[in-house]
Amino acid sequence: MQLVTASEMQTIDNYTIETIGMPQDVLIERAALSVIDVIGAGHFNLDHILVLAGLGNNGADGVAITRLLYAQGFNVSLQFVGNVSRAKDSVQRQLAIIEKYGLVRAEKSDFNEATLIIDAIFGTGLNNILPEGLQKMIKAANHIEKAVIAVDTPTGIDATTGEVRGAALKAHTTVTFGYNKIGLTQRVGGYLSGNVIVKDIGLLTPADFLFSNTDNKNAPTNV
Ligand SMILES: NC(=O)C1=CN([C@@H]2O[C@H](COP(=O)(O)OP(=O)(O)OC[C@H]3O[C@@H](n4cnc5c(N)ncnc54)[C@H](O)[C@@H]3O)[C@@H](O)[C@H]2O)[C@@H](O)CC1
Ligand SMILES: [K+]
Repeated sequence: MQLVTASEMQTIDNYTIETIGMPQDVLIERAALSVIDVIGAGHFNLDHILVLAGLGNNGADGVAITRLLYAQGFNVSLQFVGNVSRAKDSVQRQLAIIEKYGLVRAEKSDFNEATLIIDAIFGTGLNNILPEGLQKMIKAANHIEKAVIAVDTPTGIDATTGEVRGAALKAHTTVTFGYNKIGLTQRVGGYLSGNVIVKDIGLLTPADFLFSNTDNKNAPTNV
């Protein structure tokens, strides 16, 4: 299986959006739908799903997942980590949509009440140690051992190296998009990612793309 670094994944995302012309929101919707597939296919307790969302595109995936679950009648709460007024445009667009669905964001959530947590805080954009408050929150969540599905990468895991950036939210399952990330196959990153499922969301890789990890030269170019 072809593995990628975070920056290779970002290059492929950008190529698909800017050169191929695939709208970013289509990729976000497909990413969200692929997580819904995994939620539906697993044996998770879906009584109360808590989606934790960050301010970047990983958070936008989380808001879209929340909408899709809500539309199917699930008891789902959406809680942001960080100040929403600083969220990327992709998140703002998703928020404008869910408002029209009548979905209200939670200000504070009790992790104990959740039966399943969806981690959409940080993905391949993670580039630093997590803020202290978030590290504390993650350690508390790990302590109560809830089932967690990570969107693309478990928050706090460096997708390239598998290092823990201060703290990482341990996942039961990680749904990762396009290609698996090198960091999710390393010792610590692999353990904290749980069962990793790679989903095709329609990303296109340039034919002459040079992967840094060349273990599999027969990788498909359309993922
Ligand atoms: N590029 C795209 O358009 C797509 C991205 N997708 C999703 O978007 C994710 C990547 O999105 P982004 O590049 O927006 O990044 P993230 O959503 O992972 O992170 C958001 C932003 O947080 C900031 N940040 C990084 N580390 C931080 C730290 N330790 N403390 C505080 N702030 C920090 C960075 O500015 C980063 O851009 C993927 O993992 C995937 O889930 C998918 O929806 C497919 C389409
Ligand atoms: K995540």
